[in-house]
Amino acid sequence: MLVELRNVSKRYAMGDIWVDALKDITLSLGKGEFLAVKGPSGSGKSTLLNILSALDQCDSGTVQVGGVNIGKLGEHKRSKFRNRHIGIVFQSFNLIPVLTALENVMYPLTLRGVKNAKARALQALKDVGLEKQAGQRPTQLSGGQMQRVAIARAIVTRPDIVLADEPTANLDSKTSETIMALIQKLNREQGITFVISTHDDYVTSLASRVITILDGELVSDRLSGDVLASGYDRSSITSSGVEV
Ligand SMILES: Nc1ncnc2c1ncn2[C@@H]1O[C@H](COP(=O)(O)OP(=O)(O)OP(=O)(O)O)[C@@H](O)[C@H]1O
Repeated sequence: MLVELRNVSKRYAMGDIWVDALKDITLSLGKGEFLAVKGPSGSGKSTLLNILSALDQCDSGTVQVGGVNIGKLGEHKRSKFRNRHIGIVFQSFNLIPVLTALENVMYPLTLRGVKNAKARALQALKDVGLEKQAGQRPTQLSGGQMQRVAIARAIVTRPDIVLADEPTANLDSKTSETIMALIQKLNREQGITFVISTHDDYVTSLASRVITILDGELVSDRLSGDVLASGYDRSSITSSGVEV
């Protein structure tokens, strides 16, 4: 399994009160899955993604990504792990305004000292259909184009997994559909593993698997029909409340 969460819990202090953001989550994820994480506002979706991306640490339980126990890593190793293994797509794109689209995509490779960074970044821009916009700065791009650059930046390092926290929240519905079609294509054609948190039923309709979180608890875990039809290994689902 690419990702293994065992009995993961996370609490936050809100003044005198403790909020259980995640309660005893057990979840496995295989390579090549396209997982949507659904749930109302405040249910714990971002907390789950932050823990998976090693941006945050759980209070109890274990989190393994690619066989590495990321909960045990110190700050420096966690950030190195993120750069090597995780691609992140943000709701607000988070592009560097003074850099061109190409330079934004090259950035994580430059951090690693990769030699053929430019060629790889150009290929990633091509993969998202933006090779013609390589020289443009984020202010010269539409919201959908900015998110495509952000996706190119997330995949250019060939990460084990791409995590996207509500990637379509700041886009109109037509642009959201284009972005989701692109994510689905990258998942199907390049086998890139995606985990996407969302409120949007359209996003969940494209995912191969949907989990629902309610008040920090995993309340449902289901596979989409066509994935079941293609003989997907159901034994990868180990969470409670399985609803296939
Ligand atoms: N840094 C923090 N400090 C205190 N409480 C937090 C923090 N981050 C999250 N929480 C709380 O943890 C719970 C889960 O929050 P989380 O952001 O994971 O939910 P979410 O499902 O992603 O919500 P949304 O859909 O609105 O983004 C909420 O009650 C939230 O207020």
